[in-house]
Amino acid sequence: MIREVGQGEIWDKRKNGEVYPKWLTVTAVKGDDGIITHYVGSHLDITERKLTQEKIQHLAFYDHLTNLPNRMLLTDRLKKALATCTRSKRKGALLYIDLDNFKNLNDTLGHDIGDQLLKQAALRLQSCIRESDTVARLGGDEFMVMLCDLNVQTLEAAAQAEVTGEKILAMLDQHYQLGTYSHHCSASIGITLFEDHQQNTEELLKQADIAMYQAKNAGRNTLCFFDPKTQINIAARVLMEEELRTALELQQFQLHYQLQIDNLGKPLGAEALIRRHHPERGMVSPLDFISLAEETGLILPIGNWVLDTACAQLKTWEQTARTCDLILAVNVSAKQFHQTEFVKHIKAMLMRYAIKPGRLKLELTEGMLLENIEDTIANMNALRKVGVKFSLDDFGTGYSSLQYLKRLPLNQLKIDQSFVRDIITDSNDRAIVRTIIAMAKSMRLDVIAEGVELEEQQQLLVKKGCTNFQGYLFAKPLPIAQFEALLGK
Ligand SMILES: Nc1nc2c(ncn2[C@@H]2O[C@H](COP(=O)(O)O[C@H]3[C@@H](O)[C@H](n4cnc5c(=O)[nH]c(N)nc54)O[C@@H]3COP(=O)(O)O)[C@@H](O)[C@H]2O)c(=O)[nH]1
Repeated sequence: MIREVGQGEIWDKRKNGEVYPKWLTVTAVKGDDGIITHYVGSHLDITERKLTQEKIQHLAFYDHLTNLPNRMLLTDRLKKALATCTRSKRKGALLYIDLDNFKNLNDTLGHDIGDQLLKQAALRLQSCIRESDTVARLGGDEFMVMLCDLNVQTLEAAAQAEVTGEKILAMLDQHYQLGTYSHHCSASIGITLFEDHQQNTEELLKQADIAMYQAKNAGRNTLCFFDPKTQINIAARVLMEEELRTALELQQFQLHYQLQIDNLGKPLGAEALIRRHHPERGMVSPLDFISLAEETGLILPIGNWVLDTACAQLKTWEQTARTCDLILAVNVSAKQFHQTEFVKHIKAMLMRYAIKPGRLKLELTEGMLLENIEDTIANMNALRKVGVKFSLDDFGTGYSSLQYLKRLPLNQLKIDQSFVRDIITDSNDRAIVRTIIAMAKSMRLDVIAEGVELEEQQQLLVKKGCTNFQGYLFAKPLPIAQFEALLGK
């Protein structure tokens, strides 16, 4: 009778002296009387199995490019460091490191060169820390350094983390030899301190990440400490962004129409101005959501909705004698205008609603036009060719180069309301308005003044040669029914 009595891993020595692992299984052999007569041990060389296991382990916990610990191993070490901090009362720090403009290198010289830089950066990071600290690669050009055993006092610990951060910045900011290329690449670092096991590892990584973005915003090649106020602001922004998405889904946006007239009071058209109808807060001004929509990219679907609604409105107006000549001005944001498909999109919209392109006027601002001037001119020319009009909004508030301005196929300059507001009392504003009107005339462009609230303002503008007007003096932006009722008067 044979019965296994035990098994396990043991170390043995080969004849050549090499120590190796083996799996030993011991089996008891009994005689007919049931008494163990002897034991049999079988051995299996598990060197290969152990190596494979180690390889799998390494793949799971180390980054294959730089051989640094990966996020998983870092998180594990962070948990242990938090437990140690709790006992020792000492602080630790996480330094989130992101290489500045690394994407440009990858895009221009290729991924192989990018990989070389990452490997060199990894070595430089390792040279900046002690053996008890950790450098990990989180992915892409993002690294994390975990400093342990810092001072008990928060300020002292922060100063220690800052010294290491500065050392890392200086080390990374030196030139890299990448094959035949010599490259320069700085970094941005976000730092957060940790002190006990109550803190959540994911939360700490997020804090360091937030601080790193602060460092990027502060101009790169710098470090920032995590500031809880930033986190609150970010949380508020995320909430607002979600709200904007909801507004789109639930179709809470509306267009209001503000009358534009000539100097005889004849309606020329309107400017379409977006509003959000919030179920609890009522009408929300675009000032409260347009810049967030621009930052988050939500301006693209919102802008499409505006254009679609404006074109549908123009179609309706085309069918009535009283409104068929009205021109509708639509605000276009920089992101929208610089989309590769913008021209195609506008043309498709004009086709879909079968409207006369000359009834659509796109309001662009100075800043966005100068962003990529050659593409801008090409896009504007393509749309001008089919008849779409262009008005330069907020004119005079930017830094337009007249050199560029004369190359833009514009139809109209819009005098910004900041110059109209004090035109009666401020001689500088009067001089600016006079110059804008003279410029428009010499470039054979229409000129419209916005923000006209008083008759005296209009009279002065007329005297200076302004021909078109928009402002509360004539009408506030109105929902479509009220706007059409106004036209009927
Ligand atoms: N990308 C997009 N931007 C848009 C869109 N709709 C609006 N906007 C931009 O939001 C800003 C604020 O717009 P709004 O609150 O509607 O203010 C406009 C007018 O109501 C206001 N106005 C008009 N007349 C007067 C006046 O006599 N006095 C006074 N104090 N304000 C007046 O001016 C704003 C007109 O803005 P402008 O576009 O510069 O002509 C504003 O920047 C809008 O552009 C959108 O659909 N897309």
